[in-house]
Amino acid sequence: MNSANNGRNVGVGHRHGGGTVKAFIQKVQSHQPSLKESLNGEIQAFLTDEDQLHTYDDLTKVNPVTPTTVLQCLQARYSVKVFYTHAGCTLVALNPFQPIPDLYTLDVMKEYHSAPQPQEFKPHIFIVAEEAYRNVKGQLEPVNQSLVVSGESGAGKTWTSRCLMKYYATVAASSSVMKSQDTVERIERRVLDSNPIMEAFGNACTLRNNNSSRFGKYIQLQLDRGQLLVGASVQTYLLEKTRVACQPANERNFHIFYQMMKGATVEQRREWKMNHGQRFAWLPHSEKTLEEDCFHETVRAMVHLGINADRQRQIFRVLAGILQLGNLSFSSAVDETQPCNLEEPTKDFLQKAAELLRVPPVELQMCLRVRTLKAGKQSVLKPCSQAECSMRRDCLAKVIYAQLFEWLVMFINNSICADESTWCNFIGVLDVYGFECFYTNNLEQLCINYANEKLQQHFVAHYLRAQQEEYVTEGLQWSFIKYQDNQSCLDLIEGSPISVFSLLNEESRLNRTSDARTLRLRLEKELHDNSNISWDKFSKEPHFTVSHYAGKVNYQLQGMVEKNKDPVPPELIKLLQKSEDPLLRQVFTDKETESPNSKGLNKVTVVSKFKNSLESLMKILHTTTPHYTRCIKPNPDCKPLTFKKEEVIMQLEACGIVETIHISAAGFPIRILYKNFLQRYGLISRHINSKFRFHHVDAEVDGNVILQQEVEKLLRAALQHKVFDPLHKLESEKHNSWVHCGRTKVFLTQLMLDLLENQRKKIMSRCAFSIQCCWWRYQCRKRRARQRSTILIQAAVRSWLVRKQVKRWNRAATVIQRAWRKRRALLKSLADAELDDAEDLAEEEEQMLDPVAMEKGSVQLSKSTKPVTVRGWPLGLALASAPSVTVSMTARGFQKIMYVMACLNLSSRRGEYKVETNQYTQELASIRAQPRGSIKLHCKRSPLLYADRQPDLKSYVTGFNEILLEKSL
Ligand SMILES: Nc1ncnc2c1ncn2[C@@H]1O[C@H](COP(=O)(O)OP(=O)(O)OP(=O)(O)O)[C@@H](O)[C@H]1O
Repeated sequence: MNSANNGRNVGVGHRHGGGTVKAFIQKVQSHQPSLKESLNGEIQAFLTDEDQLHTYDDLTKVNPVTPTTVLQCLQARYSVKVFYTHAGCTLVALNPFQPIPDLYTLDVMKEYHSAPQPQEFKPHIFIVAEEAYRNVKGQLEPVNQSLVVSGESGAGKTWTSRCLMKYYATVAASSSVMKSQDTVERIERRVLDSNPIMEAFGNACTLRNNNSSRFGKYIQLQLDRGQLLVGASVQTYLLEKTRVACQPANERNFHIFYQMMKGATVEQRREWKMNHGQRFAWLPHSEKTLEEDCFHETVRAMVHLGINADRQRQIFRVLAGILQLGNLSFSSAVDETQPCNLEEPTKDFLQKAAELLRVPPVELQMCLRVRTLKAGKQSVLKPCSQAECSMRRDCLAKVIYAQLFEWLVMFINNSICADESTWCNFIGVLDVYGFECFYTNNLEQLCINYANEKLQQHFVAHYLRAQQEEYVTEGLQWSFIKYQDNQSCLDLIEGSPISVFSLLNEESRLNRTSDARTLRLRLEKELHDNSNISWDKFSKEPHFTVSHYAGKVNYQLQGMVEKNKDPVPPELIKLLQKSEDPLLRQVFTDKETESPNSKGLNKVTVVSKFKNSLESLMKILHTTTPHYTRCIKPNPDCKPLTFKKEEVIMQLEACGIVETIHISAAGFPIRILYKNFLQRYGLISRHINSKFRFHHVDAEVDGNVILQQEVEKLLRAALQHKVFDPLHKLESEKHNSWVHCGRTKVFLTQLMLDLLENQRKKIMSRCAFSIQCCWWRYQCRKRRARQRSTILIQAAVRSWLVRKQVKRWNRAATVIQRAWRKRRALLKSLADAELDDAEDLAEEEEQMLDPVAMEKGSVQLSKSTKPVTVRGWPLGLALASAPSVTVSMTARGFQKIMYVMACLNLSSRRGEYKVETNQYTQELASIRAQPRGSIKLHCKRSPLLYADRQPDLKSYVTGFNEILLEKSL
């Protein structure tokens, strides 16, 4: 908020508290920055559920109501194509900048109209309309209603006003069909048809809006006893008539001129002396095509309103005359005594203009170039300078257009206004310019911003009333006893005896050549006491700065007095009064001709006229029930569904939403339902006061009374244990200013919320610390127990493994022993048997031995007797004799065993080995003879890993190999 607001004196009070509360309020305000800080993060999440922001139908439900949260909520809604949101007693309407299907249809109107509780429906402009309509029906004082639609240019005011009018034209007529269908339909139609006419004449394409209303309007829809629409009346404010003769860069003139240019028939063109392709100086950007350029619609509306063909022709002729005037240009005079001449190429335009305006061309030329000065009863003619001539030309065009517009409004009023006896109530729709702050601002902006200040004051008063009503509903004993709003700013602008307006009027009325610098000095001298005005001492341009509720605006003083005078040379009025055109004659007949020399404090100036009309408007507003609709333009480029935060926040400030937020902050900006409050802060009472026990209460079961008691106890506990620092120390009675318990909600100031949050935070950290300690203790215990268990398990497993191993060894040893013993016994017996047999045989054979062979010393069996085949050798023998060289010396381990087994002629079970021996197959001569030759052992490589390893008890041969080995052994 700007310094205007900072400087504003906010005085609110407690009904029982007295003046000390002021300090508290200042405290609240001084806490505003900390409010934002403290509301970040978790508390923000508690107060506002961001994911649910778009579901908030009312901005006052956003908790806390700060510009940021309000903005977030609006953005969230806009992104899901929800364009209307309540803001307490105000409706915020975001412009979608694209037609939204099914949003304004007849069915929707009927739905809202027939709903028992339209407020329960989604926010819509039709809710506002219906509420106002029901107020009239209910005849609750004040019965008459005012719908104030505000917002900046392009925000959607005209659109909204049209919607409202269509709504009433539909619902206020629907039940009256039986009565007098023709009449009613006609009046509705006429009321609606007034829009295209006024828009054609009063709207223009500007940089900010293609269909910008260049005037303010207040339309009263008149309702009869049965609340049926029987008529309407229009009051207009501050038409921007300068646009006729001077269009800002890249902007256009009023729509009607372009409509004529584009929609005229050949005949009309001839009549209007408007050749095809003719260029008019006052019609820039005529190549641009807008949907507003619909001449036929304007003509149709004129017909419906009763503007007959003749009148239409007159109107368009006059407008064509104005366009011709625009093409006139003057050359500078040779000497000052001579009037300026018209530039040659433009002489034709003067002729055409005179013909169209039905005035003598010579007189027209004279009026434009020569000034008549009154000196007593004598008149003196004074040639005008080139600039003066142009100014007079422009002035003529402006006065004609302004009068024509006024006449049209009057005609419309005559056409749609019901007889006073037929209507008893009205619903007024006010569509005014929004707050304006441009790079250069002059009298127009001063008037517009003054009107906005007036409306803001009215709004604030109304808003405070609404706030107070909520407090009353909630049973709060608290009131805004005094809220000094923007009165000081209004005093600065319009106050008496000294104000900006009064000084401007004085300058204008005294008719002295006013100099902008002198005026600035005068303003400074007279108004330096008012904190709402300031000056930039170093600025070259004479200006003054006003701190409006919506921001600071610099107003240039150059040309302001002249604009305020808005002088119309009397010669021009007289000329027009003499016109043969019935319309012009009629329009100017009653117009007073003021002499520029005339003095007088009652001389009508722009600001005096505007102030008067605004005052009568305010009087009407004060006697009606107001309904505010704030239109917001979400982006400056009029792009569909584009939301620019900076743009919107500025408008929220300008339309006073932020101001109302500040007002709320002066009261109890935070409102929390009891149940939610206890859920969040219940721990305070549990921890601060151990005697106090918070019992969870179900709101549905026990109701708000019990909840309230719980909350009160909790608050008492919180406040008792608050350690105040000396600066913030407040007595207990002042805590009433911090918090109030309503019927369903707790109302909190920011200070109280901070206090509660701090306490909650402290308790939460204590709790967190305790939880951490417990957790660590528990973790340590658990770790230790786990270690013990691990050791135990490890020991048990190890012993089990050892036992298992030992058992296996024992078993294996037993098997081996048994097998070994068995085999040894077998072999022994075999060997013994063989030895016995052999000895017997030897003895027999010895006798039969060949002496030759004996000599040779070789064992040779007799040819007649079959040699004995030794199938196996006793193991001892085998080991000791036959393969002694190879087996005992070279073979080891498994290999050795295999040799042994081969010697023993034990068959290979799986063909792991094959023995090739030159002795075995030979027939032995004698068992005692040493086996000759060598034994070749061919081992097949086993596919089994370690199959060639001797079973080694130290090594871990397991599984199948183990079994194999065991068996082999
Ligand atoms: N509810 C809406 N739905 C769709 N389009 C809209 C709506 N409201 C406004 N618009 C669009 O925005 C444009 C500007 O709106 P409008 O002319 O009503 O603005 P304004 O506030 O009256 O501006 P000004 O003060 O310049 O007259 C309209 O021409 C229309 O296209």
